[in-house]
Amino acid sequence: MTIAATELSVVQYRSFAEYALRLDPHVTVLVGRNAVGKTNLVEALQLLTAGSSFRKPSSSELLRQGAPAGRARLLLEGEGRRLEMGLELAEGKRSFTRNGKRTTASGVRGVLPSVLFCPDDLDMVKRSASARRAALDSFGVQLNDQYAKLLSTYERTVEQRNNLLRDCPPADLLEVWDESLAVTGAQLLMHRRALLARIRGHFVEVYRAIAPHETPDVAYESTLGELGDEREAIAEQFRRELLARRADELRRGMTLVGPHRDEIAFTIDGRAARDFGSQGQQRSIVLAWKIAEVQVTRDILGRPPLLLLDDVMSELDASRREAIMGFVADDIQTVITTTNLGYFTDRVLDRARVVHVGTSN
Ligand SMILES: Nc1ncnc2c1ncn2[C@@H]1O[C@H](COP(=O)(O)OP(=O)(O)OP(=O)(O)O)[C@@H](O)[C@H]1O
Repeated sequence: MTIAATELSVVQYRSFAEYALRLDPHVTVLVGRNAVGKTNLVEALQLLTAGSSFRKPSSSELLRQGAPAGRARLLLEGEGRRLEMGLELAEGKRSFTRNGKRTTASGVRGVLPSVLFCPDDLDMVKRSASARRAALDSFGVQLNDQYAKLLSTYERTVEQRNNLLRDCPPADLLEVWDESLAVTGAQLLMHRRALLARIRGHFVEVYRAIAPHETPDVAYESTLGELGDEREAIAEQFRRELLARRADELRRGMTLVGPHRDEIAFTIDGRAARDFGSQGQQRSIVLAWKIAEVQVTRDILGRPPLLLLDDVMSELDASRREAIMGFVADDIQTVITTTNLGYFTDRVLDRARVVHVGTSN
């Protein structure tokens, strides 16, 4: 059996004093009224598979109010392996564990990546470019440790270079930072473009299955202009752009070009979805993107990720609900939260493990 999440347990975590949840290898539906803690459980699943969560919680937010210490643990089983990923919360700090040994976020992610789809994602198309970059990066980080390292080095370099720009630095010092920005940035761009190219094929196919008469696309638009194919050529382009903007950057005290300012642009029939897409089209884009993430995980790792659908059923119309449930095939382990089982067909409910959160499970 492919690796799957089998049991989540939490102690003094968020709204729970203690809670344990057995997960179905296929579909688990967490049903319960508002504020009963369903998203808290999804957040724990995401933290223990991706090493980070969409809510970007601090340790004190994760710890149950008033408790001195807490934890969350997730058992992963399959392919002859049994791994326990853990999150310990105490004294304002959090730390990850893997089979009881202390590790970092990178130690828990990657074994079973997760794809989360939640209401916050639904306006990804019309939000600022940083939301779309974050969508691509948070996915890439789970699939490739090198991507994670490059991203964090690049972000640190931008921050430090920005501090320097505000200090009227000597030209030779700035050149050192430009060089490291150009080299790391070019590597990051190679990773981003390769990942987006993988996503794009699936994205277009899934979107067209939802809306056969529309032609969607997604493209990477770099602030460096049209990018070359070679890493060194991109680094050279980056150096040139930095030089050209130096006066402007010194005046404004910030790095104005590079992957941290790039755009991931969606189009439908050649028109920018951000400006011209209807709300329904924008939602189809996000749905297709999420399903594409599942497919790309399968392409790269040879097995699907854990799919987390948090409260999206109520946000989607019947045809999009059908599209997503039709896609949740037998081999995709899925956890879905809802306040209302009426959104699911009998066919889905007959095969799912339904857990009533807020009552005994
Ligand atoms: N650190 C914490 N300590 C105690 N309670 C907390 C903590 N963090 C969050 N909560 C509580 O958890 C509840 C929210 O849980 P959650 O967002 O998981 O609900 P939900 O079941 O997903 O609801 P909805 O259906 O409305 O999305 C709130 O009542 C909030 O006060």
